[in-house]
Amino acid sequence: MLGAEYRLAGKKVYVAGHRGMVGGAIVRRLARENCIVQTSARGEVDLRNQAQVDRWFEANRPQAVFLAAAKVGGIHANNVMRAEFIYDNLAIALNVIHAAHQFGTEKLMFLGSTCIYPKLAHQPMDEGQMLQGPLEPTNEPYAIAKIAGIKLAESYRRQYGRDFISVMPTNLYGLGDNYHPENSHVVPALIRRFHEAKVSGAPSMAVWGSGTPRREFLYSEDLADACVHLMKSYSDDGLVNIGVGRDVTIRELAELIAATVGYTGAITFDASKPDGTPRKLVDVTRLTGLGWKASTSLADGLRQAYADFLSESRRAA
Ligand SMILES: NC(=O)C1=CN([C@@H]2O[C@H](COP(=O)(O)OP(=O)(O)OC[C@H]3O[C@@H](n4cnc5c(N)ncnc54)[C@H](OP(=O)(O)O)[C@@H]3O)[C@@H](O)[C@H]2O)C=CC1
Ligand SMILES: C[C@H]1O[C@H](OP(=O)(O)OP(=O)(O)OC[C@H]2O[C@@H](n3cnc4c(=O)[nH]c(N)nc43)[C@H](O)[C@@H]2O)[C@@H](O)[C@@H](O)C1=O
Repeated sequence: MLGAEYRLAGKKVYVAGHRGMVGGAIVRRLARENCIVQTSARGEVDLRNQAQVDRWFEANRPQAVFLAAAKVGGIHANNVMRAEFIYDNLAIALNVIHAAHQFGTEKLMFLGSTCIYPKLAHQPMDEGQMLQGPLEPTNEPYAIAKIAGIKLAESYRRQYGRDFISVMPTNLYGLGDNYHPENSHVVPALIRRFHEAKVSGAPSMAVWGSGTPRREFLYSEDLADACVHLMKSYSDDGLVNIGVGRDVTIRELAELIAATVGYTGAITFDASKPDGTPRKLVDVTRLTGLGWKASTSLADGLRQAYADFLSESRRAA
């Protein structure tokens, strides 16, 4: 539902997870909102620790909260660190949402993920498909924690009248992404591995899985813009998908990333690695109706992400 514009100007706005890809993009986007941005370093506030979270909220009393902090990773990380993914993400959602209620936060946005939808959901996936079928096994713990976060926000709205909303971003990539060789998502992983293959002159580079799954990719800076737009304009207990409305196969993505990086060797596929969900394209009808559309093409976004990877690598060298 389109709510009366929630004004961010002059407000104390807490971005939980500000050092991450999404949190960093939201902080950059908030520079245009004339608000007071608050952040907390993990060293001072471990969001899994309720007492630390309560102490921080009592001292800082944010009026608006973007909950972008989470334990996040790709298909391999989710599949092998199952206990960490469910524990950390349940704890973070529970502590931050409850503290926001206790200390009078006016508006909170919880960031979920499209892995909350059934493995074989009807495509494109509309918001009504949550809990309508079995989840994808490789990221089920993470998905359960995200669904719990959604239900927390919805329940605090229904019982206490809190203006807490939940958004479901599709697969993301962009500035400040996680380039860990095993634990990252597909886009940063392939940027890093095709770059390394180009530098080393490797004759071929193996992409995980069959190459046939389809994924939708939204650029991080676009996502941040969508989050700020919805924080100001959306107020209801239904989910809002955030996506671009079109997808590619992993094979097409790999070919695009190889071209972007300038890798000219052979691209092979490693069937010993999991494919995960066969397709995850979100229905963006509700988002479009709320007045927002993505603007960065995959080709342009990949060029910017690769440039960011190169500058990060130079800084780290
Ligand atoms: N990346 C993607 O493809 C997608 C992401 N999302 C969602 O977007 C949000 C952000 O994801 P993304 O930016 O990619 O993730 P990142 O891993 O880049 O950032 C996560 C942030 O959360 C912080 N964090 C994690 N655990 C704790 C903790 N215990 N205490 C304090 N801070 C903590 C991290 O802090 P530190 O840097 O100190 O570790 C980091 O700043 C998440 O909710 C994720 O589920 C949704 C769909 C797709
Ligand atoms: C956002 C979403 O992200 C995760 O779901 P996912 O989309 O399946 O994750 P992914 O990006 O890691 O993989 C997408 C596809 O890409 C293939 N693939 C090829 N080569 C590499 C590769 O080198 N690394 C990775 N990670 N994947 C590769 C991989 O085999 C798979 O078929 C959830 O865990 C969860 O975090 C979530 O909600």
